[in-house]
Amino acid sequence: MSALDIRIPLNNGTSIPAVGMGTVCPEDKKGPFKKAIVTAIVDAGYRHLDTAWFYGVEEDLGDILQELFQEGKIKREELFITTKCWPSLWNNPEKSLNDSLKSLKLDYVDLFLQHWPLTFKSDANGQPPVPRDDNGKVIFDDGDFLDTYKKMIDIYKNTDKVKAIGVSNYSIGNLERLLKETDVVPAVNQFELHPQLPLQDLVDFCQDHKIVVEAYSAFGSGGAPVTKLPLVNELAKKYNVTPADILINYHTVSGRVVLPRSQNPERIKKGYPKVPLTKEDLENLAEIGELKPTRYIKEDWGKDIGMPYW
Ligand SMILES: NC(=O)C1=CN([C@@H]2O[C@H](COP(=O)(O)OP(=O)(O)OC[C@H]3O[C@@H](n4cnc5c(N)ncnc54)[C@H](O)[C@@H]3O)[C@@H](O)[C@H]2O)C=CC1
Ligand SMILES: O=C1O[C@H](CO)[C@@H](O)[C@@H]1O
Repeated sequence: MSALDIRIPLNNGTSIPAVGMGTVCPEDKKGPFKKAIVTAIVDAGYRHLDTAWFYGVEEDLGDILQELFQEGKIKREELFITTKCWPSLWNNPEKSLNDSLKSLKLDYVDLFLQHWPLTFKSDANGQPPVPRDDNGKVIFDDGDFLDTYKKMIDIYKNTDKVKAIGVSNYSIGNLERLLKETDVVPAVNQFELHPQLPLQDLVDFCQDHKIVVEAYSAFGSGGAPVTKLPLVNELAKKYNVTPADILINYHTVSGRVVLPRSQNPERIKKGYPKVPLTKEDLENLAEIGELKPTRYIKEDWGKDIGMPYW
């Protein structure tokens, strides 16, 4: 049994595959990108891709998907595709979405996220994506980050371009504001989550409000430091699986989505088996981060958004 087959219900009546392929692609990995995506969809059975306007891969992804559709390897409706509105286009999520759809060569995405609860002062094309002053400090705009989500609600209600909307990197405080001031509960909140950063209060808040939690950087991002933790390796031995399998199941057995990234076709092909982690295993894993919280994605623009342990 594969964790890739698990689906989680969303609050809009649809469902999302619990494991999605992350598509952040470092410059030196642009070569293997196509093979990685094709292997994920055709050989491993991934049905969920997590991408974003900011990643700079949507044009390539669109070409790859077109080829797979035309070859009859997969149908559009079998895939769940997420894209995101970057803060440099905070004032015009419609442009962000239209740019993404054009690059992806799609009529709709299954999920459209506000990437960060932030507003950057960029031009009408969202350039530069991260504006900085002469001292290297990010230049924020005067606007209210919630206006982006309000405009996304208009897109959701009045077009067929998105099946669901949601947020990313939202703290409890930001979610409380959103729930008070708008009438569409986000389908998901995507944030960094793994045994070194269990964020139980935020997870509970989301689950109490029927917001599906999506875990990013589940391996700790570049170099996969979380796969090297002693307990993760002990559990891998106990269940005769890999450390990465333990980290994927840490989320899926708890009803969360997880978005692993790999450019290695052999690893991708292997997929992730279901592992019957016990309540005690999960508690022991989370204890690592409760004792010593460690965040790996610490972008300077995110330090004031109210997320703990920045
Ligand atoms: N909403 C947001 O702000 C963010 C979203 N994301 C999403 O989450 C995805 C995943 O997060 P990332 O930070 O990219 O990285 P990640 O935590 O998935 O780790 C990637 C690293 O793990 C290694 N790896 C992959 N499979 C492995 C295995 N089986 N064993 C050992 N090492 C392995 C890779 O070589 C790479 O170095 C992104 O691609 C993106 O889609 C990531 C960061 C921020
Ligand atoms: O999604 C994202 O990916 C990059 C880094 O991996 C991060 O800045 C952004 O939120």
